[in-house]
Amino acid sequence: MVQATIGIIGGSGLYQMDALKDVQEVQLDTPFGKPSDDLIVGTLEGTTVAFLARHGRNHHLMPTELPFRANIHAMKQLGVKYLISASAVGSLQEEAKPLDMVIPNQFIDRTKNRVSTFFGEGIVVHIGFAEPVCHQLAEVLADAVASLQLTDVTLHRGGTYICMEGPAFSTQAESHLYRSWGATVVGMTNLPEAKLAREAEIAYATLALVTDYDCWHPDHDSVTVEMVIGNLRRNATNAQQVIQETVRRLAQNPPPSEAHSALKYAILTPLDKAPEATKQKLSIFLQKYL
Ligand SMILES: CSC[C@H]1O[C@H](OP(=O)(O)O)[C@H](O)[C@@H]1O
Ligand SMILES: Nc1ncnc2[nH]cnc12
Repeated sequence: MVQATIGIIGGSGLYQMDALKDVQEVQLDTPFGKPSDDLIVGTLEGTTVAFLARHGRNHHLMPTELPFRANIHAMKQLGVKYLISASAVGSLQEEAKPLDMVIPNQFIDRTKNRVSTFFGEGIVVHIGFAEPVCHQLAEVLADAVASLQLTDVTLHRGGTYICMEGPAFSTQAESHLYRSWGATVVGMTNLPEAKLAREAEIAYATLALVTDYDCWHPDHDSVTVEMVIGNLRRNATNAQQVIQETVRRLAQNPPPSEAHSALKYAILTPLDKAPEATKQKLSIFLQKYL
């Protein structure tokens, strides 16, 4: 099977990478069902990368319906070691204005209906998630943003991403609550993805693209899709440039990441006592520990 060290998951507005060359569509199946769409493998800056549209290329999957486990498993099958997520977010802070980019370093989980582990069925794993983002990958991403000097875009290094269930946007009370927690941005997708990537020993970082001020802001007391879509388009153009530059830097100098050995001290069940069927199902993650 074709292999790619760098994976990209494109969120709302980013359904393809225009600069990809020698593209092939790869249909993958996983023990957790099919991914959101075919994976698009191609070369970017001379490096093979794998791209997946998180909601499908026609945006037909809502956040609760996303096959997060299949998506990460598919990336693992392709050999991905660094995963860049591009995501639309609402801003919870005045200084993070629409079109700005935030590279979060923390998450808060406000989801209710997501499965965010590969394990169970006889194998217990407690992954370390105190630092949910790969610091080194986030640095490469942030440095790539800074180097491009994009018009009207301020880069915010670090910040907390609240992951809510959706699909409705927040109430004003919720939005104020998140602000009182010191959170920076709100979205609906990145926390389960980050957890599963960590279990899969894939370094993960998010390029959060601000589309709106959520509904706490005195001048923007409601979020509408119309408002979000206008900024999505400009964000997507910027995101393509940032990802391309990030891939160039990563290919030149792939950083070490603690994520790459995250399972080492996380598996509680002795694997020689674990059910064969589960070991088979999860072999892509467990093979190096068997
Ligand atoms: C288009 S507004 C709400 C929608 O956008 C974000 O998606 P993604 O993270 O995939 O870019 C947000 O999480 C919601 O799913
Ligand atoms: N205000 C918002 N809340 C949740 N997800 C979002 N994605 C983009 N804007 C958002």
